Amino acid sequence: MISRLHYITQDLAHIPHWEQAQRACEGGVDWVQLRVKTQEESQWLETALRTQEVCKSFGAKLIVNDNPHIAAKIQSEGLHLGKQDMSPLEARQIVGEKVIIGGTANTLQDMLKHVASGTVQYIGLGPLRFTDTKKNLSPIVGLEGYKRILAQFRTLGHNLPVVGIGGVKADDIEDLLEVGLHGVAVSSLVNLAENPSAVTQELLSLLNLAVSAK
Ligand SMILES: Cc1ncc(COP(=O)(O)OP(=O)(O)O)c(N)n1
Ligand SMILES: Cc1nc(C(=O)O)sc1CCOP(=O)(O)O
Ligand SMILES: [Mg+2]
Repeated sequence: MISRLHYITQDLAHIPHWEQAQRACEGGVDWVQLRVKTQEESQWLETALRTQEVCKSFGAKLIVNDNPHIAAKIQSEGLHLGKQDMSPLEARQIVGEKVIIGGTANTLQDMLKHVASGTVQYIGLGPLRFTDTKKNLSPIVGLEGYKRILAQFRTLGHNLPVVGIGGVKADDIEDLLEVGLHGVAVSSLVNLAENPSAVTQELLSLLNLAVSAK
């Protein structure tokens, strides 16, 4: 089961990834993506192990971003890959059949490519709007873009879960689920909040409300 809230850590000077994960898990997330961008392999592995310890203690799934070798080494539940990363098919050979693989998309064509791979289990489609969290951001999809792309995707008969990402705020959740997204992925909204656990709780409540209104 793919969670409706994908919480994502980020490189921050004042708080390590595993502490970010701890705060989000205290707020109730069951899906943590470890998104490390500035660490070399051995430090990254150490970070992954410490974050995994936290996730395990809360029963949350850990999804490693970008790095199939670390995902395989620590046997994380998942791996997320973008266009500039290893292809999902190649990564599948490294991580094995049990690991959930997610892929990034910015267009309908990207989504169809993931379907055709036969190995991607969810898609992160974005960005909703500009965000400082990711460098080299793809063109903005926007709410209208989600509506159009998801309608075409479903018309073609595809039912892979798709989560919205990129500058997502609490106020967006109702609209995003209404246009057919399965859920949302958030990073800075939680990580830079004064009370990350409270923000996480609020997001989960809004997602539950939006799902039950469907
Ligand atoms: C859920 C989710 N969707 C999209 C992304 C972006 O992945 P990618 O395009 O590889 O960019 P980086 O995160 O590696 O900068 C994601 N991480 N998670
Ligand atoms: C990691 C990532 N991928 C994106 C994409 O569009 O593929 S946007 C993004 C950043 C998400 O962080 P925040 O919630 O702080 O905006
Ligand atoms: Mg990537």
